[in-house]
Amino acid sequence: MAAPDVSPYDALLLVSFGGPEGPDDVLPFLENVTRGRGIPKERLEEVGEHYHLFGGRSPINDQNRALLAAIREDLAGADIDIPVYWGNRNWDPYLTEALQQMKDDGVSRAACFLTSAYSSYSSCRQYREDLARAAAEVGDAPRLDRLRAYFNHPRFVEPIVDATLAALAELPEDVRNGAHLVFVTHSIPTDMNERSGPWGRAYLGQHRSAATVVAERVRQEVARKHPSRLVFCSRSGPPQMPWLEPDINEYLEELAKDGATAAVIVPIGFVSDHMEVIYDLDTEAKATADRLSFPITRAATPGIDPRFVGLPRELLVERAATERGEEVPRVAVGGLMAAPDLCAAGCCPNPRGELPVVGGPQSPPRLGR
Ligand SMILES: CC1=C(CCC(=O)O)c2cc3nc(cc4[nH]c(cc5[nH]c(cc1n2)c(C)c5CCC(=O)O)c(CCC(=O)O)c4C)C(CCC(=O)O)=C3C
Ligand SMILES: [Fe+2]
Repeated sequence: MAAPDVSPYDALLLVSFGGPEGPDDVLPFLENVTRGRGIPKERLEEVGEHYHLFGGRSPINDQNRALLAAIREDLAGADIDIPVYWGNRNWDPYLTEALQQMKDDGVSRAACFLTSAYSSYSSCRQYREDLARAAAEVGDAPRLDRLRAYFNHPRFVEPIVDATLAALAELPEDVRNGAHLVFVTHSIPTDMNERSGPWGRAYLGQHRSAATVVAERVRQEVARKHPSRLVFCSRSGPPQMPWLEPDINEYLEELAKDGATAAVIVPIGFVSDHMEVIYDLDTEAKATADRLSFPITRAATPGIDPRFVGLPRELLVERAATERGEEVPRVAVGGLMAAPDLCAAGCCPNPRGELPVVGGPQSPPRLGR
């Protein structure tokens, strides 16, 4: 078979959050993340402690190194000969370094794959702003296109289905049949959810859709319906500001009190086992469950599952064909359509005011006075 055509692209850029790699990195990393965000100092100190519990090192960069290597192998296996770069928003290697390298290498147009599957300011537009800022800093940077949000792509969903089945199987047999599926994602301020996506509430809607698909696929596989619900972790910000609830720890209390036998925690909001997963879920929520003598297991994140590793390739090939003016199927599972290639102007707005972005138009100037 002929190699898939990826023109007009001559590079792929893996875009991630970044994380500290040693104790001295923790504070500067947290300062990068929270600059101008109004996060209380106590919260920062507390989050710093989470990192210090793990030697000041987040697993996220190593996971991205593994993903990067796997993507390169996957592309080579498909005879697609383009370089793959990696840049982070908040830690080394920064987006600016990646873009500078791409510019030096003569890249003209790159497709950007984000390690974030859903729409909201924090999970989408902020990445687009940071890409635009890095490109402006580098100057004459390659043209950047952002690959579509993939919360409903089977290459994201299917690994989660298998991971959920595996985590169910890990539960003791006598509690397995009554187990609840507890889908977890990063909490965000309720206002941010209200204004996410072109019509609002996309963050919640997309998570509900993905969770429904996974729960339904699990039901097919085990021929039994496990009750399920979407809950949240990693709340920050001032206490008087409303964020999405319930928190996973409160929900585990509720489940145990209501006589559920066990739960499988499914971190549907995350693509790899980074700090939110290993601290907020595997450490904190696990301690809550242990205190309640409530059995839980945790489903793996997509990580470097070969299906997920092939996702950037599939989105790149799809987008390249679209850019060449060809009709291509836009694969999606569940009740929502495939996300658009370009975000609408004004979708997932920055609460502190609009900044330049890649991957979609700026808001039009206001009419009238
Ligand atoms: C939706 C969402 C995702 C999922 C989508 C995606 O993956 O992007 C995500 C991922 C991540 N968040 C991460 C780390 C942090 N997020 C923070 C703060 C915040 N996150 C928010 C939202 C999200 N965050 C929000 C609304 C805030 C409040 C401040 C603000 O409005 O910006 C803070 C500050 C301290 C605190 O407040 O907790 C830290 C340290 C890491 C790295 C982990 C590692 O090091 O392994 C990752 C992957
Ligand atoms: Fe975060």
